[in-house]
Amino acid sequence: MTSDAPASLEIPGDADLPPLALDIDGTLTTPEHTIDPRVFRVLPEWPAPVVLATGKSFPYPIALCHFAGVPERVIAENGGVVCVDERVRIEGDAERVAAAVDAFRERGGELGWGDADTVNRWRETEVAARVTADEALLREVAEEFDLRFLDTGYAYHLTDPDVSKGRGLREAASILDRDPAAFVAVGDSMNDASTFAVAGESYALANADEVAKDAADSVLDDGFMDGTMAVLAELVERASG
Ligand SMILES: O=C(O)COP(=O)(O)O
Ligand SMILES: [Mg+2]
Repeated sequence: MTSDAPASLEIPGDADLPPLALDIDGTLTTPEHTIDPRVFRVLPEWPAPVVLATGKSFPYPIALCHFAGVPERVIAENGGVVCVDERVRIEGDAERVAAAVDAFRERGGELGWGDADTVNRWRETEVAARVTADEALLREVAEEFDLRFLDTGYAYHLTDPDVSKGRGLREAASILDRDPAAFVAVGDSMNDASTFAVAGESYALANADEVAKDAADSVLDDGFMDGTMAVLAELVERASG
C-alpha cells in the first residue's frame, strides 16, 4: 500500500470501522523510540476497540491508554498478560523463566538494564534483555529451559512458548465479544507474527523484520507511525466509500 502519511484522520460519524490490534514499539513510535504525537489524537477518535499488543511489561501499555484517554485494552509481555475492560489474565511459567535467567547470570550473562531495571521490574511472566546482552548465551538457556527466544529489534525476550500476542488477541477479542478475524493488525517484529495470524487483515511496516513481513498480508511502504496512519486512513476511506 502506498500512501502519503496523513497528519490526522477525518472519521465520519457513521463509519463502520474495524477493531485494531496495534503493536507499540516500531508501530506507534518514531524512529527515535518516542510515541508519535498523532497516537494521542487517533486512539481516542477510533470508534471501534483498539487493543495495544506489546512485548513491554504491563504498566507501559496501561500508562499509554491512561495518558491517551482510551479504555485499558492491552496485551503485554508478548501475550503473558492480557487486560481488557477490567479483566486480567496472567499466564506463562514465570518460574521457568526466572530459572533460565539465573542460569544466564551464573554463566556470566547480564540483562543490561542497570540497577533499577525498570524494563523487568514489573514483569509478571517473561524477561527482557538489552540487545547488547550475550545473544548466544540467551539462546542457549532458552533452549535448555524450553523457552521462546524473541528478538524484536528493541530487546531480546525469554518467553513461555505457550503464550503469544496472537493468543492474547483471541482472548481480548472474546472479552470484547468480537470475532478475532475482524481485527486489523499492524506491527513490525517477529513478536507480531502470531497477531498477524489471528487478525483478519495484517500489515507489516516498512521498518519491520523479515519474520513480520513474511507473516503479514501486506508490507507497507511507510515505516513507524507514518505506515500505521496510512493503514488507518485507508480503512477510513474504505468505510466511507
Ligand atoms: O518490548 C519489545 O521488545 C518491543 O515492544 P513492542 O512489542 O511494543 O514492539
Ligand atoms: Mg514492535
